[in-house]
Amino acid sequence: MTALVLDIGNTAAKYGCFQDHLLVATGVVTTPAEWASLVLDKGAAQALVASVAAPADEWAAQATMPTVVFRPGSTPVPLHNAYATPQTLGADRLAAAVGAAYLLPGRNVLVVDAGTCLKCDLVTADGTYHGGSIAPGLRMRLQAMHAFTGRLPELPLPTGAAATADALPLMGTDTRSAMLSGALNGAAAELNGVVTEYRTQFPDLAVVLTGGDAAFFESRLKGRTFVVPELVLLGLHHILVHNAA
Ligand SMILES: Nc1ncnc2c1ncn2[C@@H]1O[C@H](COP(=O)(O)OP(=O)(O)O)[C@@H](O)[C@H]1O
Ligand SMILES: CC(C)(COP(=O)(O)O)[C@@H](O)C(=O)NCCC(=O)O
Ligand SMILES: [K+]
Repeated sequence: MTALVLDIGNTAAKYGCFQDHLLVATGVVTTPAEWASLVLDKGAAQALVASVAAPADEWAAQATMPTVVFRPGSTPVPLHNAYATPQTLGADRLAAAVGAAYLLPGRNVLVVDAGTCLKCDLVTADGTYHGGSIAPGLRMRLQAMHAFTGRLPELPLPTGAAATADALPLMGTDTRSAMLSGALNGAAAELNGVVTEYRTQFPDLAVVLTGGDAAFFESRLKGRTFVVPELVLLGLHHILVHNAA
């Protein structure tokens, strides 16, 4: 049995294709029509759409399959959600928490999701999602400095060799390297600070890293970190199974 889940973020819409509960393919789609043909091509029997950007209903309506639209606060999830405003909670944050609780049952887990925004989200061993933090993501930091100043250039997010620690010295010696150090080394320092605070409160804490910029933080986060690029997709699939049952 094939099931498809879609995670529409503020930068990219990522899908996961599950065959008999195993993730067999992932990818990106750009339009509702592309999603609809994917559902058709894969012969999906079940589909779920979650969004923190484009209206999920419009994407779901394109598909020929009956599609679950995941709405935090309304859609049942296999976690207790203690967020004070569950209706305004990002679907990707709750899905990542569900994925973390599934991968590490009975553990206190901090999810670090490095996407458009940098999110930290806490799930405790008793299966409760509590909340966390939302901060500007890497590309957003660079774009914001350009947008809100007169003299700072618009810098693309470095990738590959240009994103290694060696290529990003702590002390920038020109405008570009100073901005990159502030935006990127600063983000790493910030996340390390946040993770350290959580580890102090929960000494047995497991830390799971995901999101489009997970590779950047993988080598920079101190302490043991599980890297699970498909965490949100795994969580969305669990939510789909939970609601189909
Ligand atoms: N080629 C790229 N295009 C856009 N963003 C990229 C690219 N490579 C890395 N990124 C980073 O990935 C982030 C998006 O990650 P992702 O987890 O897909 O975000 P979201 O779920 O918010 O859509 C961007 O903010 C950016 O920092
Ligand atoms: C915090 C977010 C903007 C993150 O979006 P993303 O970086 O995944 O594109 C999204 O989860 C969202 O819109 N949340 C709503 C507010 C909340 O979670 O409380
Ligand atoms: K996301």
